[in-house]
Amino acid sequence: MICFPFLRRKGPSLSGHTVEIDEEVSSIQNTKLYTYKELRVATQDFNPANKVGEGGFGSVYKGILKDGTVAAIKVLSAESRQGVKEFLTEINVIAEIEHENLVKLIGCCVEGKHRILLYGYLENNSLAQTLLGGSHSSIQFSWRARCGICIGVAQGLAFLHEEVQPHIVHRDIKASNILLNRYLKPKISDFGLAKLFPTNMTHISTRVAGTAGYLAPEYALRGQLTRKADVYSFGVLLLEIVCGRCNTNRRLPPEDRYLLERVWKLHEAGELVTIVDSSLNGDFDAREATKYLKIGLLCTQDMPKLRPSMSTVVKMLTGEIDMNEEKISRPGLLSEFMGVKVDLGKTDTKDSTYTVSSGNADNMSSSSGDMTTSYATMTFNSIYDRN
Ligand SMILES: Nc1ncnc2c1ncn2[C@@H]1O[C@H](COP(=O)(O)OP(=O)(O)OP(=O)(O)O)[C@@H](O)[C@H]1O
Repeated sequence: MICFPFLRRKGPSLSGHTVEIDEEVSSIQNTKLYTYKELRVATQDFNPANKVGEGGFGSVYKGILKDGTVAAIKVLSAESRQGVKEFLTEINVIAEIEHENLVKLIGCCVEGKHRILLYGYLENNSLAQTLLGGSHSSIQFSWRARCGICIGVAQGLAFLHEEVQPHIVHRDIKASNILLNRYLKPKISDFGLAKLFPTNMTHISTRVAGTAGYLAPEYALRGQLTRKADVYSFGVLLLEIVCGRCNTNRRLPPEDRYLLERVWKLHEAGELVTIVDSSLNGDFDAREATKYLKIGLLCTQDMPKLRPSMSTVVKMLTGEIDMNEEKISRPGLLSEFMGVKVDLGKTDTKDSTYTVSSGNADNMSSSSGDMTTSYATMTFNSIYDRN
């Protein structure tokens, strides 16, 4: 079991937000600090040729460190104040945990305005850019590779949910946050939204932040965050991996647009196997693929307590326990709720993010790139875990 201290949270400061954050930055002790100069050398002065990606909060470069380690170097854009908070969360959450299915934090750079995170470099990009990225990728995802990816992500989440103390809810499980190494082993990344979760609390009421299509309804609508919100997101991801398509594709006819709805209808019709990715050309184990789709449906059930824990999901995926007998109830579909502003975004390949306002005067929205997230003050509710 791994334990680490809470991210310190401070009350409002008269001298303002930035001072508060600077104090916290200067307290970073649990990870290796790099100088800006070292990173300029590693990336050939942040040469655009070494840029490997762009996220909501800045650019990611490939760099070679002095000791030969290849790193992904994530540079937070200077304007992004919320990004600095997430930078601190990320360091506090992952600096002291290590698991083969989580990205490894190598260190960070905090110098003047610069806020930079360094991770182990992963050669095969994210699932969003490869498996779900259309014709842009040359990687062929065999059925076995897909099973390995589903099991690896489930193991990483089970570790965060059940082995780390306090538990960690990732809050943003999605295809673009699953990176792949050269052997297609998956690594969960992006802990900027993660919440540390005291063991005696059932849920945290929090401002909703996450990505459209992956958000559990109870979290999106009421801000109730439990580990089961991650289980829901994992279920959506699992369906995407088996079906080889994004959870939302507005180019498709209305009845096909929303993957979870489609899978549920096919389940009711007893025709689940027909939605398995056609690019596999039938080269898959039909019984196993049907089982995986059913596990995806179990994870996305409307009632959080009916969703399995991630360690149970791992056992079902690996065949250690049987799930055929389980009764699957209908999925929680956010689109069915009235009065909730659901913006499914501009494009199909880049996920967009829900803005769900609770009417709290405390709420403020912040935009970065094409991402809009709603934030609220975190409050804890002491109710014992029934989930
Ligand atoms: N450890 C890494 N190894 C290799 N490439 C990486 C690594 N981390 C990130 N990248 C690349 O950089 C891109 C941007 O990553 P980042 O985590 O900043 O944003 P994102 O998760 O894609 O988007 P957002 O932060 O807006 O949700 C990734 O899609 C990937 O292509």
